Amino acid sequence: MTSESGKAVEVTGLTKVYRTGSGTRRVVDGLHLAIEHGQVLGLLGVNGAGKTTTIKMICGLVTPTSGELRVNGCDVRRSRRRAMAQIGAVLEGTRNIYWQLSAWENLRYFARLKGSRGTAWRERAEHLLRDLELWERRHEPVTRFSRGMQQKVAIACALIGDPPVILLDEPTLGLDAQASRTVRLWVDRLARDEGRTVLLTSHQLEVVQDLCDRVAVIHQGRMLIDKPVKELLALFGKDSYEIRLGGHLDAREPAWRDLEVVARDGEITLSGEINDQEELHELLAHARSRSLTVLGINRLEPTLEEVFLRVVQDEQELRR
Ligand SMILES: Nc1ncnc2c1ncn2[C@@H]1O[C@H](COP(=O)(O)OP(=O)(O)OP(=O)(O)O)[C@@H](O)[C@H]1O
Repeated sequence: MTSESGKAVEVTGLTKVYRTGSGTRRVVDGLHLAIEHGQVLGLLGVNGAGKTTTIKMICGLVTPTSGELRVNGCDVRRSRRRAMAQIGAVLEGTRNIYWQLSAWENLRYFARLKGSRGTAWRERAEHLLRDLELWERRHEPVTRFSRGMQQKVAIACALIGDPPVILLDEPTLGLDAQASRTVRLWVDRLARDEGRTVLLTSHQLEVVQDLCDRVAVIHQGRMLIDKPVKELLALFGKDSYEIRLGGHLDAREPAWRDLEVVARDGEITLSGEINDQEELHELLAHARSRSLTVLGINRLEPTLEEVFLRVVQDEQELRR
């Protein structure tokens, strides 16, 4: 099912103000966000930025102070049940599943909760459990499962109703490398092969860089930047290079500008920022004049982590 506007998730002017002992706290502040069908969006922000509150509002667990929320065209505030049927969510720090129940019983419970009648859910439950390598242990209480296995059950429960939109708050937190990889492969498949829309938060930025088409960074409840990952990396791409040279350095050689120099086994690696092509050509000419052979030149891409830190630091400096 697709919405008239063609968006899977639409958030307009979303605001949440909590009452605290001493007054009020505005934790989400006029947020706008639109996610296309089949897109994987990473919602980033430092601790307390308002990510979980935003996700909880989208899945109807926290009532917004103001603003509009639509999931697949359904108004979350006015048609809550219909909107909820569009969403599968795994929330961080919350018991998403019942620990005394088995994986199978959890899936049956959530299937019923999502409105599945009869036995149609069974086939899907079996498929999910087999896929997540939990089938053999489906009748054990999940309290006996490892953290990673419990997370997999939570994800299976979020998917049992076959929702087109999936919200994942820190899906790989606390998982070992293998479980994290399984969850990542799954999220990738849900979007690429099954056309589902995924909104996820994570402090593990390599996970975000790996999975997301787009990234939205929020700070103190406000949107700082919302761009496709590639554009974001290019926008903040410094002209950093790694140049490999063959030969030996002369001990009297003055410093190579501000570049880092590592010399080992007859190979020299220079790395750092080079402002423009002219500077790069000068440097290469200089190397050749010292009888050094140019073995390779790589332009270094910034990581999402570097870009994220820069966006947040720039904002903090502006507010000072
Ligand atoms: N029920 C509440 N009453 C008052 N303040 C709250 C409540 N729930 C959350 N907050 C505050 O809202 C702010 C945003 O919290 P939220 O959990 O949304 O942040 P987050 O970006 O998900 O952070 P983290 O990365 O640490 O999980 C925090 O300052 C938090 O203390």
